[in-house]
Amino acid sequence: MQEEKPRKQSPCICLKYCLKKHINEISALTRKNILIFSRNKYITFLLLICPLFICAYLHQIQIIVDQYTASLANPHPKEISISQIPKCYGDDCITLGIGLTGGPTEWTDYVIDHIAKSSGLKKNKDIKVLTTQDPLSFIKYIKENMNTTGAGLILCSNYMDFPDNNYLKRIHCDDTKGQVYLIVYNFTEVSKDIFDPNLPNPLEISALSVKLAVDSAIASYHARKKGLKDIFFEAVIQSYPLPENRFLKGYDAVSMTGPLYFFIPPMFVFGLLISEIVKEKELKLRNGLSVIGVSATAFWVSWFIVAFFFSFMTTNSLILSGYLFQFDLFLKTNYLVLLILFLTYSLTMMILGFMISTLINSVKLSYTVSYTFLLGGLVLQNFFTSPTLMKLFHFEGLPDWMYWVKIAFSYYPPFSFSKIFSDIAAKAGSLPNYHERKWESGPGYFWDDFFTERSGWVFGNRYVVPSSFDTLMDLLWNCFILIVFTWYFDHIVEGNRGRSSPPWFIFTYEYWGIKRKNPLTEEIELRNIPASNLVKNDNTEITEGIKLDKIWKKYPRAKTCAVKPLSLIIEKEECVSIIGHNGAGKTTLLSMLTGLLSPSGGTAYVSGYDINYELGKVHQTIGYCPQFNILWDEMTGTEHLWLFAKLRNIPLEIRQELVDQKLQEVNLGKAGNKTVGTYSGGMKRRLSVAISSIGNPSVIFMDEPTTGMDPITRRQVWRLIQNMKKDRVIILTTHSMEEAEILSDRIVVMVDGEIKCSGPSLYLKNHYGEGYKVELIDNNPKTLWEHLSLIIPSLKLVDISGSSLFISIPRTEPKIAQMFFETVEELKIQDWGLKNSSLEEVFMKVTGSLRDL
Ligand SMILES: Nc1ncnc2c1ncn2[C@@H]1O[C@H](COP(=O)(O)OP(=O)(O)OP(=O)(O)O)[C@@H](O)[C@H]1O
Repeated sequence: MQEEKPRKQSPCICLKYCLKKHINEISALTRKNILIFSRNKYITFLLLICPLFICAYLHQIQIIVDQYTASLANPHPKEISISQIPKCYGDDCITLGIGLTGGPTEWTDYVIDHIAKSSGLKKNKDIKVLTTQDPLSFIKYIKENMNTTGAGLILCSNYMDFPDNNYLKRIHCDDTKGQVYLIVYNFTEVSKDIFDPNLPNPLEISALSVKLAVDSAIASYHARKKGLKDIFFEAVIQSYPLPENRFLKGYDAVSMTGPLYFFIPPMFVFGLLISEIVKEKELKLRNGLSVIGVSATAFWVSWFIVAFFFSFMTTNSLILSGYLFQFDLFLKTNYLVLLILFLTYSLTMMILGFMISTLINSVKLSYTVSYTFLLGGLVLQNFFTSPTLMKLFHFEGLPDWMYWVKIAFSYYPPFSFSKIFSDIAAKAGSLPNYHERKWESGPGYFWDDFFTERSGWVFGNRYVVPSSFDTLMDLLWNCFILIVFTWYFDHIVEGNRGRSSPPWFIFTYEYWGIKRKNPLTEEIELRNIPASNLVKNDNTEITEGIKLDKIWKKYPRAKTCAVKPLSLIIEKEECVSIIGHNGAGKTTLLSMLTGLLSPSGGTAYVSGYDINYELGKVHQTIGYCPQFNILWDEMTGTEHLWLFAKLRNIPLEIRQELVDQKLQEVNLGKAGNKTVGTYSGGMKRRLSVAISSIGNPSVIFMDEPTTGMDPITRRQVWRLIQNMKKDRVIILTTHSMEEAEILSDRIVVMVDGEIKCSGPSLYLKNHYGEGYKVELIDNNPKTLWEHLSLIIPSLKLVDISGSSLFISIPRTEPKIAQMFFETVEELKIQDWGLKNSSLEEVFMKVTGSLRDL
């Protein structure tokens, strides 16, 4: 059913075939990726809704800043009377403490009385003389009696030191010439919010009212002396009207903090991508795809398409959210410019994600990497968000180290994103003008701005910021470099695409598909391989079966070879079982034949194609059921079969019929529409077997296909494998002797990487078994054995227990068997039974000399 590629074609047909194959693979894998994402509904929803949350958050910040700015304005300040000293409330609190330098005099007594009268204070309680010495003694009193005095007033009747040009000038007080006094008040900073933010500091009001009271008292004292009436001053203070805070008015939250928050949605796509791609690697799903010939190009392009789709959706969700919240920066910028900026940034992050995913093999590590990028990125974004810092990077005459830092940052996509964003913010948003100490709102960002440099002065230095177009080119260049790195690491890092290549792979013959004699093979030839390894030495080219040609494998850092040089021919329609103890090298051999591992030396031909040079063609002809299941938990059984049928190029008209047939064959008809995550281990195994036979491959490899199946299902799968044997080669590894015996035409026993024996089950039993086993039942088995061994000395005793006697008859001498049966007839033995050697016995014998099983 599968579309077979002719062996010899013109380049034109080949190109057409390759293109068709790639398009087919890309569309199948893209569908698979979309299915996986669509089944993770919550994550997908969060991804699309995240920009809306971010815009709502920025909108809220803007509202808070605007409200705060407005609250600072006070167009009609209150009038506050300072005619009375505000009373100090609290036990033992003195409203006005008096210090008299040199003791009381006539005028000081008058002033104290007048203040008490004008402010309604009780003498010796609210207004009280505290010291009568120099001013320092008053200050000492205040220090020692904290929070007990509202304000202090030192009246000079002796002398006082006053500051004069940084020196203290001593003034000798003479009340006939004028009065000298000093107001002492609490200057502790008081948060205005505690009281009324629009009122002057209440402690300053207290000092002013003391001053007015003292002045009023002194004026009254002098008026009294001239025979005039008492004088009481009245005064009111009022602050200037306060405008809205000049430095906050016009603050644009989007322009100032946009790069910090808009950096997040692409980071989500980035993290999600890394974890999904690495998951496919960790679960060996990607390996499974490579084995059936899915190209790395199709793999990456399919992920690119899905990631592009999500990036496009999140980008549009972000722009629409910006419009919804009426952000100036969005409204005054061309939609296409915004789309180009956000999408290019998102795509660069996506390709960075691709590159990182080629370097790591565990999902746990992928989470750590994503979080590190997000958190580390947020810290860096705090710097890159500052438009001033972005200008600093473009100062003329930048020191060398700054220049190199800028170059290094230009390879970090969020840096270029922040730069273009600040370009847009400068034109379409509002940015601070530090010279004029105000915010400047731009006219809008137009296409011309995209290609125009910006220049200006900051801190006396000239800056020239390159155009947004230039920075966009930097981002695209970044993309290109990341793609090259992704391609390179995908080749050389183990676990990415099955076989890894050496770092210099581009200079190897294999990379360019040039065939040459492998020097390692030559080396092995020179070492004279033991004849036992050459199971069937046939030099004829086979085009339909498999030919192992001295193939061997040694893992790096391993002491011995996992597979020692093997030569073997498996012909068309042959089913071969490879049995061997754990670690015998079965999986390693299958991995080499399927292209998941490269041989250390030698080669093998699968359907006539050399696995070293024509792996692509090998993959076209094989089916594989590995030890691990190539299954995605999020997809149903039907979707899996559909996917592999499409990858195998099964025509659409018969695809559904084939899928249904395969489901029936492995007894999964009812579970076909359930996601594989809900399947049992046996169900997954059956699905894997069904998948391996899709597309009519001429060779099928099965690594322990019936592991984890119950006896009934196992027999069903055996029937399925029996049916599959027609017209194709099947190689299976198994630990079940029964399975090997039932299914295979030939059994190969592997021990420590070597083929110890090979042949049909009967041949092995005859050749390696101990001969026929006879169980004789007699009342006296011991005597019977003595009698028999006397007549036929070549008989071997296996066991005597109770009334049964076990004897082995060598198969090499048919006459002995005949003699034995004649003797048994003569002796009239009660009962007896005959059986052949078992495969298990052969296995034990072949491997038992080497290890305890
Ligand atoms: N990636 C690896 N690196 C190093 N050594 C390995 C690696 N994979 C397998 N080996 C070693 O190679 C040898 C053959 O292993 P392999 O998995 O091929 O055996 P197997 O016959 O398939 O075993 P099982 O029946 O348990 O699946 C073992 O000694 C194993 O420890």
